[in-house]
Amino acid sequence: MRYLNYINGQWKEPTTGEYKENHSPHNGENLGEFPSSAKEDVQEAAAAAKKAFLSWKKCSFQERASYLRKAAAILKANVEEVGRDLALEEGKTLAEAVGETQRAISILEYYAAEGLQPIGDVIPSANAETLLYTNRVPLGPIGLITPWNFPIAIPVWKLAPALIYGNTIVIKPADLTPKSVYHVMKAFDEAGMPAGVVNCVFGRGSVVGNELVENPAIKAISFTGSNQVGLQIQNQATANGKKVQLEMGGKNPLIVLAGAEVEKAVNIAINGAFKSTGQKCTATSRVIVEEGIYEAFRDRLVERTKELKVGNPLEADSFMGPAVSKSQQDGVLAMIKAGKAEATLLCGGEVPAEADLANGFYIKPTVFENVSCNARIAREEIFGPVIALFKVGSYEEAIEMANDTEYGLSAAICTNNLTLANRFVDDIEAGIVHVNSETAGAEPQVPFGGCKASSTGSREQGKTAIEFYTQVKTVYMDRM
Ligand SMILES: NC(=O)C1=CN([C@@H]2O[C@H](COP(=O)(O)OP(=O)(O)OC[C@H]3O[C@@H](n4cnc5c(N)ncnc54)[C@H](OP(=O)(O)O)[C@@H]3O)[C@@H](O)[C@H]2O)C=CC1
Ligand SMILES: O=C(O)CCC(=O)C(=O)O
Repeated sequence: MRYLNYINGQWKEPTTGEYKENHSPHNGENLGEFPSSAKEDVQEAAAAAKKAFLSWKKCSFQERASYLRKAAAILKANVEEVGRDLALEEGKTLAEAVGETQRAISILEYYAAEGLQPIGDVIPSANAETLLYTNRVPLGPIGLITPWNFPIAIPVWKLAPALIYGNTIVIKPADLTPKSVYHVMKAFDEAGMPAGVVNCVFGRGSVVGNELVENPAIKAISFTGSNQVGLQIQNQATANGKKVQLEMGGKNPLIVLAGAEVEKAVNIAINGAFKSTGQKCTATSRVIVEEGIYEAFRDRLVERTKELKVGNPLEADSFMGPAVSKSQQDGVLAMIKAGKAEATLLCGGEVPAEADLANGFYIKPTVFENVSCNARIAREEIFGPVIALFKVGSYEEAIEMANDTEYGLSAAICTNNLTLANRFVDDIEAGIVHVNSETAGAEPQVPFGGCKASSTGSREQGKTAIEFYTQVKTVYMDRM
């Protein structure tokens, strides 16, 4: 089937007339053809978003919320189909894909309700006669550039707050996973969203994404993806006078202290590191274990890792599907090769041998130990199912190692020691902190984002999303 761009309330062919096949990372099956758009398509979408902004910003919050609720209800009615399409195009398991679709629905519902929350303050003025207050106003048309690893949740956690606060949007979904955003556009279309408020242009980042960053009608860019592209976009967008928000990489640590329950800590490590094939910016990448528990933890981790079923994402007993693409698989295998030269491989470290996985981009879940702090697998984001294990003598050593990274997105600790848990919350350099739970995961009602090289700009999600998607207006109101 051939899919089209969604511009100004219409399904439109790309001006290039060209399309690209979308393939399953499990077996190469063709899942449909999506537009290879040109910058002219983005220009048309940006112009539509600019025009629609004039009336959308004047809608009441209740009216805007009603479209979010309708789109959520439409996705909810189709959650199994949308989740299945997501699993097919991205490769995460069906349970995770349906869960992610449900999460997108919850985000739409959350922001529909958030629209009725206060957006300003009344502040005493120096002048007794003056009513002094702050209001928040939308920015205008916003460009959203999204990655393939959460192909429905991330687009929705950007577009829902953008829309509820009165902005219009043009989204460029990741080239590898276009169908998930197609489902979101279809839901808004069926919800009767006014023309031009939501627009979607499919195609390459270097063409479609680049034009979004350049186009003068677009007032802000929210991006999730690699540090390399993010920083380039930041420079370019800032030079063009746009507001920018970036969510990028992680090298997230899990500390396991002596006294933690081994089985629970192993579960937390496995879920954090291997779900979604480790393709999360919040994935657990470094596991730092105190010496009193190290051997017991390591042996059980390896035993459990070897039992994990790697396989077809649609099969109910698969724990882990393929990497999203050949290039992603190659990149992870190259890091594993580097790891073999600089550390001790405990399990995994290769592609599975099963014949029915031979046409997919599979990688076995992998654990290394004896990893030096300067090893590539200790320092670089792998974005694949790889754990680097470290043995430390104390909490102090663990926290020093955990913070020895350029990134600061999420971090976790397993401990039964409340004092050390509290110290960890204070000491760790991360935007998201977990005590006795995995590094990954994000609830819609709380801020999401990191420190150091992981994020720039204000936090996403929760009440804090308003910071990026609006600007403050201060009003001095006096009588004549
Ligand atoms: N923090 C996170 O959540 C993510 C991190 N990553 C990291 O990035 C690595 C590479 O993944 P990749 O998908 O290539 O990530 P990218 O950063 O290249 O892609 C993210 C988004 O940016 C777009 N893009 C790419 N180049 C430009 C450009 N010049 N101007 C505007 N937009 C652009 C992409 O489009 P297109 O799809 O067409 O290339 C995609 O929509 C991964 O291995 C992982 O380490 C990846 C995804 C998510
Ligand atoms: O951990 C999560 O659920 C969200 C992770 C995320 O946003 C990402 O990998 O880009």
